[in-house]
Amino acid sequence: MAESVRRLLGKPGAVDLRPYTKLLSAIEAEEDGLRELDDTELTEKAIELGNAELPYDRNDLVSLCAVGREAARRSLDERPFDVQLLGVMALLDGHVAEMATGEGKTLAGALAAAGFALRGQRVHLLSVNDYLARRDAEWMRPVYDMLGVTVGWITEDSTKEERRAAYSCDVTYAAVSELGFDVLRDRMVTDIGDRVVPPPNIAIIDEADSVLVDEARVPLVLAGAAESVAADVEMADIVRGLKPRLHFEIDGEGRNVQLTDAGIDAVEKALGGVDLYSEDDTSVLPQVNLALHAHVLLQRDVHYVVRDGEVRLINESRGRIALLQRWPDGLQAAVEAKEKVAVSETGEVLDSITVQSLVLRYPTRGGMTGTAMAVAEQLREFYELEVAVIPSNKPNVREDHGTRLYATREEKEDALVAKAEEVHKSGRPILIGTQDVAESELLAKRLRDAGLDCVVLNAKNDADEASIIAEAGTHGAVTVSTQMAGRGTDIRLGGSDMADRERVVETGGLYVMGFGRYPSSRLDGQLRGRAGRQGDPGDSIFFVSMDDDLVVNNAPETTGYETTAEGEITDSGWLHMVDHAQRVAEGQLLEIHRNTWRYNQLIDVQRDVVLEHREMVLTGDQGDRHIGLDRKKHHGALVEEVGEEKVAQAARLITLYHLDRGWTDHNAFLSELREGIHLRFLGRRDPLDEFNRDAVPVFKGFLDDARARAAESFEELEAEDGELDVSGVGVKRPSMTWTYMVHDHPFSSAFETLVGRLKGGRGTADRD
Ligand SMILES: Nc1ncnc2c1ncn2[C@@H]1O[C@H](COP(=O)(O)OP(=O)(O)OP(=O)(O)O)[C@@H](O)[C@H]1O
Repeated sequence: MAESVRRLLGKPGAVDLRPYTKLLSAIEAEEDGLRELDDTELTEKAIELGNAELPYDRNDLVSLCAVGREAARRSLDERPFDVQLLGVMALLDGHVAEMATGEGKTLAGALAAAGFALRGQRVHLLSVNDYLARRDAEWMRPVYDMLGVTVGWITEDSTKEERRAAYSCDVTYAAVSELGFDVLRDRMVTDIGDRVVPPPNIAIIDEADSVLVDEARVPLVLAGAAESVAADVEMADIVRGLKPRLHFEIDGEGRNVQLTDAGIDAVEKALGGVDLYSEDDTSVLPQVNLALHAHVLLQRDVHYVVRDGEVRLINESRGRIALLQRWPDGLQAAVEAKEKVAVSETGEVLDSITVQSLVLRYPTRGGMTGTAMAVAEQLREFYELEVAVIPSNKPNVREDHGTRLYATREEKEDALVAKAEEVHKSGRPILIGTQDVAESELLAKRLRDAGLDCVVLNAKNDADEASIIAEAGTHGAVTVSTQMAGRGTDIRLGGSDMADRERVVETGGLYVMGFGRYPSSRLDGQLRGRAGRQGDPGDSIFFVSMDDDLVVNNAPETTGYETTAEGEITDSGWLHMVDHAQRVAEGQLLEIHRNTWRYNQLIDVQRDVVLEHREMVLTGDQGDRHIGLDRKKHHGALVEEVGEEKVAQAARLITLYHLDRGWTDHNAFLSELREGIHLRFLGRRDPLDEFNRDAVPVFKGFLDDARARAAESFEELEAEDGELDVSGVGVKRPSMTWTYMVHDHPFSSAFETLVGRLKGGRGTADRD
C-alpha cells in the first residue's frame, strides 16, 4: 500500500481517520461564508451549535470546525491546518490525538474544549505544570471569547476564591497536580460551601503519555498537621528519677503504670510543691502520667527506635498497631522529651490519590501528545482510550541517525563532545538531552572545557525554562537539558522571533543529541521531535555506552565485544542489544504500572465507600439521624438546651471527623501493609492476594467503627452557654494542611518517603 494512502487511513491499531478526513472539504466550503460575518455574528453562530446534545452530527461537526477555524484565524491570526482539525475531531470523540511537536496541539485542544463547552459540558484542560496551564489559557482566551466560551486557569498561587471562579468557567486549565490537590481538599470539607471543584465531566490531557503513563502511579498527597504538643522536658527529667515499686507500680500485664503515694509526694516536691490532685489545676496530672507512661512502659528498641534524631515506632504486629504511625500527640511528645530529641512536626497523610485515579473520575477523557502510539496498549488497558495518529502538516525531513555505541562512558562523552564541536563550527544550534540534572552539569563542564559555551536547563522555574528552550534554535546555541516532556515550548529556528531563521536553516537546522537512550523509546522520540518541527531541517543522534544504567540493568550480555580505537562498538548485534535493553526496561515499567494499579483499585473501592457515606452525612441535613445519634437520650437533652440545628451540626462535625480520622488511619495501614507485602512476595505467594486478604477484612468494620466512635464522642458532648463545643470531645481538624507529589515505587518504602518529606517540610503550606 502506498505510504500516502496509509497515512490517510491512520496507523494500524490506531483510530481510523477516514470519517474525519472526509469532512475536510465541507469544512473548507463553509469558510468564505463565515468570513462575511462580523465578530458578533460569528459568536452567535458558535452559540447556536450548543442547541443540541453530544455527540456532534456530521453537519454540526463541520460547522464547529469551520467556526473554530475562523475564530482562530481572526483572533490569533492562525488559520488551523487540516491536520489540526483532524485532531479536534479525534479529541471530540474522546481519543488521544498523536500530533508531532510544533504541530499546534494547544490550538487543537482549545477548539475541542470549546466544542464540548458549547454543548454544555464542563472541560478541564490538564497541563503538566502551572506555567503551561496559565500560558495556554491566556494564549487561547481570544479564541474562546470569540466562540462565546468562558475560560479560567489556576496555579499553585491561586486563592480559594480564584479557584472557585476558574472552575466555574466553561473551560478550566490546571496542572494535574493542582487539580488533584483541590479534589483531595474538597474531600475533607465539613461544609458543602467550601468545595471548589465541580463534579468531573470532560478531561483533555496535554502531554497525555507523560501524565497517563509516566506519572500515572504518582500519588498526590494531602497531609495535615495536628496541633503540636510541646514536649515537657522537665517532666521527663522528674520521672526519670523515680524508682520502680517505691514511686510507681506497673500492673501485671505491663499495660498501666501508677504513682504510689511516695511517688506522688516525690513529684509534687520536684514540681515545687504543687498539688497534683488540685481541682484548680487539672493539667499537671495528665502530663505526669504521660511522662511516666513514656518512661516506664515504652522501651527503646522494643517499642520504638531513635533514628536520625527521630522517634520511630516499631510495629509489634503488622495489621493492628500499624494503624498508628505515631502515638497520640501527647504521648509522642513525652517519648521525644524522654529521648531528648526535637519535637517532631505532627504531620500525617490525610489522603492521597494517584494521577490515574484522578483522571479516571472523568466520564469522558481525551488527550494530545507527540508520542502516544508506543503506549497505545496501556492507554487502552488503563483508560479505555484509543490513539488517533494525526499526520504532520508538512512532511518530516529530519534525519534520525543510528545510535552510536561505546564501551565506556568516557569514550561516549568524548565522542559526543567531538561531534558537538564539529556541528557547532557552522553555527548550527545543538540541543543535548541527558538523563538527569547531575549528568547535565558534568557534560556542560566538558563542553565548556572544549570551548563550547552552553546553557544548562535545570532551573526549577518552568517559566525560565520555557524562555531558555525558546531560544535553543538560535544560531550557535548549545543547550543541555534533561527530559523534554512537558517543556511545552517549541524551538523555532533562528530564535523565538525567527529573525535569523534563514541562516539557521542553511546550517541544517537544530541538531539533537541524546547522551544515552532513555528507559523508553517514547522519551527518545520526544527528544528527537524537538528537531524537524513543521517541516524544518534537523538531525538527531544518540550516544550510548555499555556503562549506561539502561544497558547495565537490562542487557542480557555486556561483555565480549570488539571496539575501534575510539572505543566504538559497531557490530549490529550489540546495537540491537541496546534496543533490547530498552524494551526490557519498558516492560518493567509496564509491570510496575500494572501492579500499582491493581493495588490502587482496591484502595479506590474502599475510598469510594467512605466518600459516599461522607457525602450523605455532609449533604443530608440529618447527619444525626443518619447515624442514629437522635435515638440517644442525650440527643433530646441537648436539643432542649441548644436547639435542633446546633445539635445536628455538631453531630455532623463529629461524624465527619471520625470518618476522616478512620480513613487517614486506614490509609496508613494500607501503605504499611503494601510495604510489608514484598517480604511475603519473596515467599512466592501472590502479593496482591496477600494484600487483599488483609486489606479486605480490616475494612469490613470501618463504617461501624466510625459510627461507634461518633456515638461515643456524641455522648460526651456537653452544652455550655447555649453552645456545643465539639473540640471538647476531641474533634479537631488539622490546624494546617499541605500537599505534595510522591514519586512512588510499589515495592519501595512509600511511607518512609512520605514521612521523610513531611519532616523535611518539602510540602507547601496551603493558604486557605
Ligand atoms: N494553524 C497555525 N498556523 C500558524 N501557526 C500555528 C498554527 N497552529 C499553531 N501554530 C504555532 O505553532 C507553534 C507550536 O504550537 P504548539 O506549542 O501548540 O505546538 P505543540 O504541538 O503543542 O508542540 P509541543 O510538542 O512543543 O508542545 C506555536 O508557535 C503556534 O503559534
